[in-house]
Amino acid sequence: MTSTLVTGIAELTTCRSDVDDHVGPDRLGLLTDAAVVVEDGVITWVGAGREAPDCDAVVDVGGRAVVPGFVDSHSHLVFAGDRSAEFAARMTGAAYDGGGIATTVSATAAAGDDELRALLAKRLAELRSQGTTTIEVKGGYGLTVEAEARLLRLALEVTPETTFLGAHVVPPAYATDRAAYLDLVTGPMLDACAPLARWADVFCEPNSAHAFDGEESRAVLEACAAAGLLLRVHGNQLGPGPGAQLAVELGAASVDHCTFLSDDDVEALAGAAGTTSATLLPGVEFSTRMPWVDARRLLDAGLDVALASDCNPGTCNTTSMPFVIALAVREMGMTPAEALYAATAGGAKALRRDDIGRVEVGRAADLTVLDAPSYLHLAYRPGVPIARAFDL
Ligand SMILES: N=CN[C@@H](CCC(=O)O)C(=O)O
Ligand SMILES: [Zn+2]
Repeated sequence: MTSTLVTGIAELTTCRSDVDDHVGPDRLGLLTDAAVVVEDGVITWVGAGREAPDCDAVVDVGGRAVVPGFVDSHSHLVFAGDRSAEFAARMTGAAYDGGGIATTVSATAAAGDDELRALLAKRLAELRSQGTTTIEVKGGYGLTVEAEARLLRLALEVTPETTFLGAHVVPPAYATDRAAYLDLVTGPMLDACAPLARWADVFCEPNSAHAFDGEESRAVLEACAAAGLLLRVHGNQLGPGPGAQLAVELGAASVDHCTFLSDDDVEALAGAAGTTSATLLPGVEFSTRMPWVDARRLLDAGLDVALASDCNPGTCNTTSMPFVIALAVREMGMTPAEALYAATAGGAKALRRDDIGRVEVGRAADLTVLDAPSYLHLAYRPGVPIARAFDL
């Protein structure tokens, strides 16, 4: 077994798991002048550089900061086509209602497997070059049995965190018979997709004619859970709705977006801390001109908060977690420490993964190096490509 010493770390963010400090300064578990030992992709030692053991190989990062690789727990990475005109229209006042998803469904259907693979590979290289080491990938741009299974097969080639999202929107052909589409999703589509997915998700949004109301969402989620899938929910994105409380009731790992949460929703999510995270997607607010989420309110109430990109062609076409962190700090009231924690350990929790998201002995050696002396630069130098996943 070859051991590699990563040394010269000016500041190491560990996100140590032994600190039960929800919003305080200790949460990041910062070490200065630190080193990490990696063997076979696993962290075997963390500590002060001067105390580091001898190793077979040495990598000196030259006084840079190192953080846990970002865990991006929400993306729609398998798609073809372009909706930049829809984005431009929103910047001059048009509202987002999910109707544009049909455009991406058509463009994706027209793309062959190799074309989708190439698009996926390009996006993966892009996100890794910005520090992301784990990505969740949803289907949802197929909406037929074969097409949803195809998207999940392609997603599974690049990540174990795949999510069945047949209930993304009701396809136009089923607009007058929504029940028939729900039968398809909870029947043959689920049968074909369950072996290809770890998770199931639904766009629970009574404020959109294209998405699913509370009862429809419940039917989908219950069928998926019965098929052995773990649950996550798109909820409370376009207005108040039942998504957050449904996620809590059904023990989902996360409700994502959370743009419009009532006090009751926040209370329910606070009571579900440890089980159901609130995943915030500030890039969506940026690209849709929806109101910024008050993350301070959620953190102070004791919620488990994660940050993710939601990379998709409609509401947020970015793979950049540093951009997401910068927005969360500037516009959502998170401290730089809280935002980094939410983008690493918070994302891992939202994916129910205890092997990633922190720099601790026994965890995967998913490290991200910053071309900067401190993690503070993630928000302090927005738009500057300082983060990259470390190849060890
Ligand atoms: N809201 C639902 N799904 C995506 C957007 C999909 C699209 O518009 O293409 C989201 O998370 O925002
Ligand atoms: Zn999404």
